[in-house]
Amino acid sequence: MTALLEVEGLVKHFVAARSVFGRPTAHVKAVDGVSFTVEAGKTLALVGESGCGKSTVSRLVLRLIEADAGSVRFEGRDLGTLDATALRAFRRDAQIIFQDPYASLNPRMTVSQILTEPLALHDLVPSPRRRERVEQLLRLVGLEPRFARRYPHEFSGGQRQRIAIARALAVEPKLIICDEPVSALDVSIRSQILNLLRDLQDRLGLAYIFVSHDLAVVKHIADRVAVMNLGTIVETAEAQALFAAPKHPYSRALLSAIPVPRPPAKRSRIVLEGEMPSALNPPSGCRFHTRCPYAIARCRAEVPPLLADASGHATACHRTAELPPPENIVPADGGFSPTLEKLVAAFSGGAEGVARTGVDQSGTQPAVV
Ligand SMILES: Nc1ncnc2c1ncn2[C@@H]1O[C@H](COP(=O)(O)OP(=O)(O)OP(=O)(O)O)[C@@H](O)[C@H]1O
Repeated sequence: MTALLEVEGLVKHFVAARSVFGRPTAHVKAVDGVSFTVEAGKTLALVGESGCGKSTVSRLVLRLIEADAGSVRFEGRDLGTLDATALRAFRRDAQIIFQDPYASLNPRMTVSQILTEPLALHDLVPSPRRRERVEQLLRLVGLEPRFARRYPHEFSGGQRQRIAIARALAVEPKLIICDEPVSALDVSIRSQILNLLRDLQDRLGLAYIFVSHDLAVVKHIADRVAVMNLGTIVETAEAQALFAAPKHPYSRALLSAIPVPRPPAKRSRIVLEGEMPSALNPPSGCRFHTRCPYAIARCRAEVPPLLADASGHATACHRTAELPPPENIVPADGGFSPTLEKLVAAFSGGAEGVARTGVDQSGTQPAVV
């Protein structure tokens, strides 16, 4: 069966500087050969630090910007070959919601106008029935229909994100790109919005690309995860497999930074040394080598290919096979991974033994650095 979305070898380099004659002299390698698929009704999380290229991938997928190379296929059709009519239909099928709903909602429009606009634009619902559809949409995202007459500033951040979600849903999309949708919200509101997104996915069969710098958030929503570093995917796997046993040293470091309220074991935080390199001048070979505790000469010289095992767990690391087990990283279900169980058993003091590896001793929070 064809995946809903197939992204193959996407490349986008932005011009960062020009000579006095206008010739490009420096490029930001924002996205440098990214491939992934998204199945209908499923969530792919794109995770990585700020500047790794997540938002650029989102914009490329929606064809808001043009790629330098690579292809994006939606329901089997190459978006690069679509004429204006087909592209318009695609714009209905694929929507985006942003981190800051206030910035993405027109402050001079009422909620009713905000939600009616896409219905009119795509000629979806006859005028007399639009009010009813607006009320349906508001109920769908957990807001009262009477809110339709209000303006965005009259709502809290969480409510505004619900309005942004309702606007995306108005055109009955198949795919929604959620670009850091809960990062600007209070922690107490985040899980409500994540639950809403999950509920809508179940009810409407939506697929999501969930963009986030935060693996802790992703854990609650992703079916599959792709970890990005400096414009490339360094690891991709089913979410459960990645959280239980991350293979790439960068994924391990990101995962170890998730605070756990009641960790079942003393846990370590893998601290990445040094500055994050710039996408303007990424390191040679493996782009993570300057911060990787396991880097060897080969890592500085050769770009590691993204190689998948039989289960589809793919890693771009020369040393995958030799790395130590993903020690005391707490997996998604809050229990121990089999590897960790072995590790704990190897120490006579159980959890205490793991702490002897010279890591955070408090057992409650990652080590503060
Ligand atoms: N229009 C542009 N012109 C030049 N450089 C750009 C442009 N858009 C993005 N970049 C650069 O491309 C790189 C990737 O940016 P991008 O916004 O995709 O990353 P990100 O992972 O989404 O980060 P953030 O979470 O901070 O948005 C960064 O170095 C950024 O400065």
